[in-house]
Amino acid sequence: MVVASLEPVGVERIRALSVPVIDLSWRRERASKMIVRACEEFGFFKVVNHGVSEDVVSSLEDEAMKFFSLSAREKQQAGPPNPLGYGVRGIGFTGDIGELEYLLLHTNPSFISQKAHSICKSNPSEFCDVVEEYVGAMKELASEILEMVGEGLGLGDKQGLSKFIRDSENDSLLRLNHYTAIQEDEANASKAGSKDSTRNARVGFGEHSDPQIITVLRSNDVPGLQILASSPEGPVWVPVQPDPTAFYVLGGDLLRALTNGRLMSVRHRAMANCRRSRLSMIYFGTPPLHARISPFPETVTPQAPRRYKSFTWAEFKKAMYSLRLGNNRLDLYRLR
Ligand SMILES: C=C1C[C@]23C[C@@]1(O)CC[C@H]2[C@@]12CC[C@H](O)[C@@](C)(C(=O)O1)[C@H]2[C@@H]3C(=O)O
Ligand SMILES: O=C(O)CCC(=O)C(=O)O
Ligand SMILES: [Fe+2]
Repeated sequence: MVVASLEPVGVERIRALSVPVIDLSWRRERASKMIVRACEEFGFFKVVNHGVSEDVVSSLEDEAMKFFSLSAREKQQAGPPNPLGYGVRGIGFTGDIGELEYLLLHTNPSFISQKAHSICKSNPSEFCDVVEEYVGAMKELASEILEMVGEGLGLGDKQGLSKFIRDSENDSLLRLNHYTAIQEDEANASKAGSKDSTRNARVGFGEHSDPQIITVLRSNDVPGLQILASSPEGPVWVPVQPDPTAFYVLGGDLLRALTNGRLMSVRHRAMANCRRSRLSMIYFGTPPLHARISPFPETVTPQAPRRYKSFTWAEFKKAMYSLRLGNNRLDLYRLR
């Protein structure tokens, strides 16, 4: 189980741990069971043989790098983040700072086509096509995984989870994070400063859980992502080996609430210590604003009594923007 309530300070030990790998070419029943097991234990797993075309991925990576290579003045035209748009260092509205720049986009085609004019002046319609293709592939992959979760949990309505993000009014997001390479002298100074390399490490995106139902993350081959996992000696940060051919799936707070706490929302962070720049492309599968989040009846039993009040995504989203990145938002809805 991933420990979610610990303060980020004091959790600096780094551990190697084998991350669960789900091969989507396995027999469906087996894959569904393994997905549920990974979500219960870690709220995190890697997906291979996912069927997403390399072209779709590399086209978005190219567009992202084209954008991040523009001058600061050109990039600022797609900002400031409100919270959508281009941002540098500032995350959210409550003072969180990260060592990164990013583009946060709604996946709604009309938002993308409007924003494309400030992101890719030379060819906005190509940018729209590339983003829409990637988002379409992520929506398909995330929905398929959620259907398998529904099957693995034995829900009466197997599409009960996936239909939230298949809904035409879904509030899903796409985030492109760019962590610039650290300079040679910075790297050497940090190495010389301490025997414990994690102490001086530069945090790119601080510890948090994702608020949505499901996150699908892909990065280039530069390390940085870490998940917080429990161990007999307490919580440990586990570095995730980058694999540009795979996707990493993270359970979000809504998945946790919908399953009455049975499936985890994994706490994670991204470090920015590399001599090469890191690019991550992240899809957040999100329900419509009006969607009501209550636990599936199958997950509430005398042994597992109800843990959270019900709420709408709109209410949760409003609360989350009033909180810091690292706060535990679900605590607001916990039944005592
Ligand atoms: C500080 C914040 C940034 C964030 C909204 C929040 O108030 C708390 C959650 C943050 C997060 C983490 C996951 C995603 O990157 C994100 C887009 C999201 O939905 O919740 C960010 C928010 C953001 O950067 O706007
Ligand atoms: O960039 C990454 O690898 C992780 C960032 C992240 O967790 C997020 O944007 O929510
Ligand atoms: Fe995240």
